[in-house]
Amino acid sequence: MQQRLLGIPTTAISDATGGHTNIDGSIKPLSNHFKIAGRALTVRLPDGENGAVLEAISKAQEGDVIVIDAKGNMNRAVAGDFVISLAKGLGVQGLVVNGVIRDIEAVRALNFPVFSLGTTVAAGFKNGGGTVGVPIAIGGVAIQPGDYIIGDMDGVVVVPNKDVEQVINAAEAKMQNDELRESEALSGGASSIRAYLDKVLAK
Ligand SMILES: O=C([O-])CC(=O)C(=O)O
Repeated sequence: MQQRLLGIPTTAISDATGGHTNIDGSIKPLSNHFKIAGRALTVRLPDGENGAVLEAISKAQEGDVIVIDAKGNMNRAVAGDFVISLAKGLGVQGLVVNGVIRDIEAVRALNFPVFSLGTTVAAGFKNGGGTVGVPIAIGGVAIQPGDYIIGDMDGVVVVPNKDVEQVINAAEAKMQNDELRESEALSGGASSIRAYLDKVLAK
C-alpha cells in the first residue's frame, strides 16, 4: 500500500477523492522534495504543550506519520532538532502539524519530512496533558488513527483507511488519463494543442 501511495502525487489523490480530505494549504513542507505516505499516529495537544509528542514517538510503528493537533499555536514549538532526531531514529516517516517547529537549520540537516504552519523560537510547555491515538482534526480535515497521510510539495491529503484501495486505484487511473491527455495535446506542437482545444471546447 505504502509503495503504491509513494508513487502517486497528492494532486492525483485529490482528483480521486474530490479534494474533500485535503489539509489546508497553510500546512507546508519545510523542504520541497519531501514525499511521505504512511499511517497516521495522531496526537492532540493542549495549547502550547508538546510533552505528548514524546509519548507518540515511543508508540510509533516504523513508517508511521505523526500528525499533531497543536491548535494552530504559532509561538510554542511542538518539536525541535532533538525531538525530531528521536522520531527519525525510531523510523517515524514524517511529522504533520497545525503548529510550528524550531531549530530549523538543524532540522533541515536531518532531512526529515516536516509539514507545518512555520517556525518559531520557543519550546513547547511541558506541564503534561495531551493524548495519543485519538481522532483529531487539522487543516479542516478529520483524521482517525491509522488513516493514510500523503504529503508532497503540493500539500497534504488524508485517505481514510477503509477507502485506501479504492482511492489508489482511482488515482492511478487518473494519472494514466492525464498522461494520455498530455501526449494527445502536447506531442505535436501548436497544431495538436489547437486540435485538443477544439475537441474539448466543442463538447
Ligand atoms: O525540547 C523541545 O521541546 C523542543 C526542542 O528544542 C528540541 O526538540 O530540540
